[in-house]
Amino acid sequence: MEKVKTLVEALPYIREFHGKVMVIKIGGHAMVNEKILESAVRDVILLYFVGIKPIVVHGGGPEISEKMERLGIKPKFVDGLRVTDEETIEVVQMVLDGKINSKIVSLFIKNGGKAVGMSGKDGLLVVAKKKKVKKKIGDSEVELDLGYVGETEIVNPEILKILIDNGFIPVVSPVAVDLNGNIYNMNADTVAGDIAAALKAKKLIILTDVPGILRDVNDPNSVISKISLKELEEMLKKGELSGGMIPKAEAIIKALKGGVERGHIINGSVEHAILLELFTKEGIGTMVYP
Ligand SMILES: Nc1ncnc2c1ncn2[C@@H]1O[C@H](COP(=O)(O)OP(=O)(O)O)[C@@H](O)[C@H]1O
Ligand SMILES: CC(=O)N[C@@H](CCC(=O)OP(=O)(O)O)C(=O)O
Repeated sequence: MEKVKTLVEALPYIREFHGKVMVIKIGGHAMVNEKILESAVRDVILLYFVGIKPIVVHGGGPEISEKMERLGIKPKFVDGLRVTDEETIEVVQMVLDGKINSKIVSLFIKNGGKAVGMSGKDGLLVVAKKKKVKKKIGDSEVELDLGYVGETEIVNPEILKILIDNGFIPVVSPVAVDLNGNIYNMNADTVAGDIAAALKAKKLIILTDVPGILRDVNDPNSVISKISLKELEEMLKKGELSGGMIPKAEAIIKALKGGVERGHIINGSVEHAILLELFTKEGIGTMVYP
């Protein structure tokens, strides 16, 4: 009975979302095991079959670190961004494009979804420039060199439009390029937010390993189910978000300012997390509204 109720509840949402673009970011922590990843892939396929146009952007930070350690390279981060030297950018491409992107595309195909794997390089989707990071040390501000870490210069969404308008599901890795052909490692939340803004998507949905934005990071029951853009900006300013939650909040803020209607942060390890968030009144994670 409960299931029937949920289905009936879903109908108005299905109507509202028909034909709309949604960008779904699957984080490295939300794909720790294949079953969880496959469940997210199935949810995305269901969105596709009810007429939504999904675009997947994936991360894979934990797998990059694991591979680096196996190769004897110690991962280093500054403000959640991986310091990426020449050796590291090779590992990043190997893991993100060679392994994870390919894995996600095969899971789509196995479950009946017409996915196309690509990176931010393809079709000049994400043109990047070297990211400048300034840090206060004592009284002075120093510029840090993170190597091949990029920030978005411009997003050219044409390639994505061609794919989604012809019935394909794009699966994008956060590897970008500059006009000299240099390759950059980008934060996947940032790439998802910038793509969502470029397409003025209906929603940006970020799957991670916590139930949403938590009032108290140590209390999984303190999830904030709805928050305004302004309140989120204040939380960020006050330092109430840390680590990997910072780029997520920043990506949602930028996306909403760029015309995206809603941002969502949800726990990717809950079965059918995407469907529960989109097609039920209460949702399960955090929804950010303008
Ligand atoms: N206020 C907060 N609410 C929820 N998570 C937070 C908060 N502040 C910091 N975090 C941290 O952000 C992490 C999610 O980011 P991250 O580990 O980078 O995930 P992903 O691999 O999915 O991108 C959480 O595991 C949590 O430790
Ligand atoms: C510059 C930078 O830090 N890039 C990230 C790219 C992967 C990513 O963002 O993965 P998650 O979404 O799983 O965190 C990295 O190297 O880990």
